[in-house]
Amino acid sequence: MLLQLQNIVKGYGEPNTHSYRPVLNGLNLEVSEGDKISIVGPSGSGKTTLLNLMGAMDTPGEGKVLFKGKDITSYSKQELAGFRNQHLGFIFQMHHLLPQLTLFENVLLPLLPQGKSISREQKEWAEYLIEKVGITGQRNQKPSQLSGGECQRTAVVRALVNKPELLLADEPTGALDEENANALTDLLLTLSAEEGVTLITVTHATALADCMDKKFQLKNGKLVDSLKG
Ligand SMILES: Nc1ncnc2c1ncn2[C@@H]1O[C@H](COP(=O)(O)OP(=O)(O)OP(=O)(O)O)[C@@H](O)[C@H]1O
Repeated sequence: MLLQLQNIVKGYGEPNTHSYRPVLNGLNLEVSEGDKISIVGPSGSGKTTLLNLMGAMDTPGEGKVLFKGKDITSYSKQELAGFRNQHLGFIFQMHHLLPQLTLFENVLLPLLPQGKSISREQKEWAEYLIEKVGITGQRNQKPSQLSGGECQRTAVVRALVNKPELLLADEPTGALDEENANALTDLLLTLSAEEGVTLITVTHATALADCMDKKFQLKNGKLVDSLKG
């Protein structure tokens, strides 16, 4: 099992006070290697909160998050940063590319915190992915000189550049028109299948959600199986 969420409780504000707002309430999820999972739910149901927990960017009030059987909720901040860097890739609705860097420099960013200089193999891998998603001609351009679809494809490459085992995507097609959204969906599915990456995506987009093997709905702080279609 790659990822297990066990009895997760998460809310915001001071527990047992007026200000406390429960969001996740005894949530469970088991993710096997190679799974492609979508999580849907209305605005405010807790999708981003859940993704932040799965991405080791936040900790639950109660419950455990196990990655390959290890409880990451007990990790220190520094350990969590190292864990994210080593095992996870992220794609967001807004691609968060750094405006002052070129496409190629943006793509290499996740490799920098590893303390060593970027190897030739790593650069070649980045070049390969850039070519694969069809943005080689734009590699020296800055984000302001790229289209929305090109920025999102850059974000996909950046998310895969450190060969993550788990790719977490938060509304990755949300800012794109239908044609670009479909192209990005195909790309995500192809690349994650080719690289054997487990994919979890949170989305309002039913087209994207329906392409996944498993579809869950976030309801009353828990995940329920959601039938396709
Ligand atoms: N840092 C925070 N402090 C207080 N409340 C928060 C915080 N983050 C989220 N919330 C609240 O928790 C609830 C769930 O938020 P979350 O962003 O996880 O929902 P979502 O399903 O991702 O929504 P959307 O689809 O609109 O992005 C919301 O009611 C939100 O107001």
